[in-house]
Amino acid sequence: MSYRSAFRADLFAGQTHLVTGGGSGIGRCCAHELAALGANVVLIGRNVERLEATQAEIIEDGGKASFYSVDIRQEADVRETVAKIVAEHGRIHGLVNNAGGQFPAPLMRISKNGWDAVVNSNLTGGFLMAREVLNQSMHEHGGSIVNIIADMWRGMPGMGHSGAARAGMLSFTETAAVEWASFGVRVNAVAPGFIASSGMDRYDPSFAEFVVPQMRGTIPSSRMGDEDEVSSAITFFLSPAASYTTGACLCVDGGSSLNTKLFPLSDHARMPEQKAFHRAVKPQAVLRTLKKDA
Ligand SMILES: CCCCCCC/C=C/C(=O)SCCNC(=O)CCNC(=O)[C@H](O)C(C)(C)COP(=O)(O)OP(=O)(O)OC[C@H]1O[C@@H](n2cnc3c(N)ncnc32)[C@H](O)[C@@H]1OP(=O)(O)O
Ligand SMILES: NC(=O)C1=CN([C@@H]2O[C@H](COP(=O)(O)OP(=O)(O)OC[C@H]3O[C@@H](n4cnc5c(N)ncnc54)[C@H](OP(=O)(O)O)[C@@H]3O)[C@@H](O)[C@H]2O)C=CC1
Repeated sequence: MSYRSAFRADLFAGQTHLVTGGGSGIGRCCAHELAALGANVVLIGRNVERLEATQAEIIEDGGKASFYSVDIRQEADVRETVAKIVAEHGRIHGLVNNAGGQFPAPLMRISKNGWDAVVNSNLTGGFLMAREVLNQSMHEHGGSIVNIIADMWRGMPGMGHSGAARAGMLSFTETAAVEWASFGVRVNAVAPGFIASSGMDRYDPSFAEFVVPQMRGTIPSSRMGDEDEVSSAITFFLSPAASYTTGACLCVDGGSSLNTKLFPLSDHARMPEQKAFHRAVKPQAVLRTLKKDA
């Protein structure tokens, strides 16, 4: 097996894990990792060539994989696909709700269809997958669901449709964690920051030219993340190492969601010394301002 996971090699032996968007990028990487850990991996996506290619890579590596070409926004197709998987594998242990995407656009230029396409991909599709997996398998045996969201904290300017959908997915994660805990089902989320995945190739090159220089000054780790750094967070949530963790969200973002706009990273070297700052703002003056505001 060529994928070198940080986890134990037989962690998921005999288990069945579904990865939506498993034909490319983060989903493909995760499918490789789960297969390397012994899982039967079921890939879900729309593009058959990509799914076939990932399946072939996994099998060549000695792993087990199958695929279904499905649009996760189509309720009847999702229901039917999950039924086929349960019929073939008997039980679903894990679901990675990773399929999704968006197009960069300011809110004022997003059409109703554009909004719906993105919200249905990143919120409704994930809900449909999770509900069917729960109703058709996990409610009987338990399991683990991991929803991939995004760095949408305090809004997602330039991708507002996706931000709204991902924030919804986080709320869905928390509700499902509570409602499904009694079935032995854990539901968690992973929020990637700026990841150098093959998915980035799907944007016009002008997007990278515009965004990458701006990103540099906002990621404390000073680099983009890699697909395997997201995959290992997903694997953690699927594994027994997270057996008492549900409704949680793990940010895999090099600290970008913590970055404060008050002191942008590039300005740290030029920050005024603390002493000078205190001299400039007298405590009495601060108190007066606070009282006035109250
Ligand atoms: C702001 C900086 C943040 C940086 C952090 C980066 C965070 C995220 C990174 C990633 O997610 S990486 C890559 C993930 N993969 C993708 O994003 C896939 C690329 N996108 C798509 O495949 C599609 O856009 C979609 C979102 C899946 C929609 O595809 P679908 O086939 O359902 O839609 P269409 O039928 O083509 O169109 C429906 C509707 O949407 C409008 N639309 C589609 N693309 C664009 C566009 N580029 N610009 C404007 N509008 C678009 C399309 O015109 C249709 O609307 P109407 O014309 O009918 O009104
Ligand atoms: N890379 C990054 O920086 C970040 C990525 N993310 C999110 O992580 C996830 C993986 O992204 P990444 O690997 O980078 O990008 P990719 O574009 O490579 O992955 C998205 C996958 O989702 C599948 N997909 C999209 N829509 C549907 C649908 N309606 N039904 C079924 N499958 C669908 C695509 O397959 P197909 O086209 O064949 O259907 C594709 O395999 C996405 O949700 C992405 O938005 C979040 C934050 C940052």
